[in-house]
Amino acid sequence: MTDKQFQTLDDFLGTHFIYTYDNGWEYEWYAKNDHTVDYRIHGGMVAGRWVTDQPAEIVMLTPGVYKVTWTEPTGTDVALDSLPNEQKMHGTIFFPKWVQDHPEITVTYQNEHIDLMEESREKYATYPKLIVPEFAKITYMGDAGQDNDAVINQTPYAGMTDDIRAGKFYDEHYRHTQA
Ligand SMILES: C=Cc1ccc(O)cc1
Repeated sequence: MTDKQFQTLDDFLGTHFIYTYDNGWEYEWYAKNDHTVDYRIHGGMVAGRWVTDQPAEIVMLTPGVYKVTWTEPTGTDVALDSLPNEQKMHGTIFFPKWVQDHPEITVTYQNEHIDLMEESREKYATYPKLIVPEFAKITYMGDAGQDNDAVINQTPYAGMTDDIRAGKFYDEHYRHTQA
């Protein structure tokens, strides 16, 4: 886990995080560059879902405090506030009703199923939305560098976040040490 102090937007970009929300949901998230995020979901309602190259708004509110927001092809909206110097975050997820009713449709590598997400958001109900506002504790931070496609490039498996935290997953260039 990096022990760097976050001061600038550049300090945040290229950082790879694992965190657990207070409701027990475990997420892995990567600030790929100043307008793009990747993530993998390891626990919670849509565990097993993963996404790369999601466009996002990423800003620094004050030194070391970051806000990230985006809207997804599913119709889900997300707002993340990160305080990495305190290993702390707050996330709010705004799920359309259909994701709550049919989470299994979204549990996949979304990039290969964008059409299905767009069809489903038309076919099923949007309202009432499920709002999930939670604090989270950051359990891992790594300096992956920006635009690194090797950070999040495979389906999550049980124990993956333990392997990452134990230093077994990436080599010194932040590439996989295993196939
Ligand atoms: C729905 C995606 C999502 C990604 C990261 C996170 O912390 C919360 C939601």
